[in-house]
Amino acid sequence: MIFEWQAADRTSLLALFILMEVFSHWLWCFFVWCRQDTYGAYVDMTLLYFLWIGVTLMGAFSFWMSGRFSPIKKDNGSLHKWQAILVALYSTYIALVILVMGHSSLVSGISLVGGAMLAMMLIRRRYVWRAFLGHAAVILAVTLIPYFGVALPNLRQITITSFPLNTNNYLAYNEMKAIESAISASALKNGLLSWDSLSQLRFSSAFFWRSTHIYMALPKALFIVYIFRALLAILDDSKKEILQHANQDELTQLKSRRYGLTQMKQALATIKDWQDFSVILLDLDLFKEINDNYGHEVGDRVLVEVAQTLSQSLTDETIISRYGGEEFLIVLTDTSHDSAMLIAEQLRLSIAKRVIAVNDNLSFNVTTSLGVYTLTYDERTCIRKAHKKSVQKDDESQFAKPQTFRSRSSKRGNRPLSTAAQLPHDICQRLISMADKALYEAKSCGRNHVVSANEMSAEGNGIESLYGTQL
Ligand SMILES: Nc1nc2c(ncn2[C@@H]2O[C@H](COP(=O)(O)OP(=O)(O)OP(=O)(O)O)[C@@H](O)[C@H]2O)c(=O)[nH]1
Repeated sequence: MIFEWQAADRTSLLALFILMEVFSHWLWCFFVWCRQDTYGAYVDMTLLYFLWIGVTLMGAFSFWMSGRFSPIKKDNGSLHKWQAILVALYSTYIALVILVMGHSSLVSGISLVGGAMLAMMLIRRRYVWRAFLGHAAVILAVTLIPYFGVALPNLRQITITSFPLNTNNYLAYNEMKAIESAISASALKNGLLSWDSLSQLRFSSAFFWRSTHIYMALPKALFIVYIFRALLAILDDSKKEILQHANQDELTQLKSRRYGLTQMKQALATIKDWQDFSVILLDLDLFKEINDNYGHEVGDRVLVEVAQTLSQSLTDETIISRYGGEEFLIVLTDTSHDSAMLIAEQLRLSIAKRVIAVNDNLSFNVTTSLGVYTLTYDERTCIRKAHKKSVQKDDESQFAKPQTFRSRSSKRGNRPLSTAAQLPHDICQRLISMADKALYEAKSCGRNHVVSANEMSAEGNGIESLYGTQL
């Protein structure tokens, strides 16, 4: 399955994630409210009610949002507006929750990085990037503002903590203030401090808030990583499928024209000096008549059967692609001209012999015409020399021009040279064009023939050499 959710579907999914997170906050508020007798000592209950109302409103809004995107799938302007609102609102909400619940580095880090990662995968990255920066700025502000004497609302009600301070125990500004007040209150009231009561309070409070932060952060982190992994797996599968679509011809299951040419280029780039390189262009004879007489479906069936014959007759190293409608390109790396002619003749016979049985009453044979061209080492040397000369000539004429008219792309570094170094970049097209000329000749002399472009060229029989002149 290709990953083709529309932007609206992905935004709905993000709204759903937000809804789930907000619901977990709602449950926390509910839990603390139910156990206020125990936790009332560590939580500012008045602020909790405000937080609870805010969480409920955000939950209702995300619920409404998750269903809102489907109807506006087609309206891009509206979709972008709502995406931006969702991201802005969520960032503000999370920043406020972190501020009010006490900003643990665990919660802040996971909200900041995990949320942004997930959102970037699901919706437009521009909004998320801005929200991420805004979010980071708010967290920075929340952390620093209390040091400038501004009191920010905080749910954490820490009445007292251990003394001397445990160095592993990070204390926020508010907590430091709470300790100071507690110490002075206790000192004023009792005249002395009890270490036991201090430790007890510290442990119970710290445990409650640590648990709260773990509850807020870890499930979210696991969930985000899991979804991220699932999305990456979907993307990998989609990529494979897209590549398969691009590289494979759907009807015949052979390589597509584009992929066949790419592989031909690569094969040519790695060819050894002593190896010959042959191409065969094969075309079905009078294929139009098959379509006209028996219909397109039968025509398709013929193409599939011819493709099967090719695959069965040739080795795995041979590059076989569907070059056009009823035309196939066969690239035989490291194959001499004689062998290529022999292979072409065998293919012609195999296809001609294959009976295409459409049904009990209809069966027939098809024939093919083939053009063969072999690029030998000698020819490659000539092509390289001729190409080098032409490049030098071009360079000289470029240098002869005034400097101001010389374009950047005419510099030697940008010249389109093939990977096979010194072969012209359109060498594959030239080889195919030679084979095509031989194929045309095969059609002209009555079809169901194999013709060699090399022989035609050697005889000076109507075609020029590969490089435009007789070699
Ligand atoms: N069924 C089917 N027909 C196709 C496909 N692709 C191309 N064709 C048909 O192939 C036919 C090619 O016809 P022509 O180019 O006239 O060639 P021809 O009839 O084979 O004649 P010659 O090549 O001269 O022997 C056209 O009728 C196209 O419609 C395909 O995928 N399926």
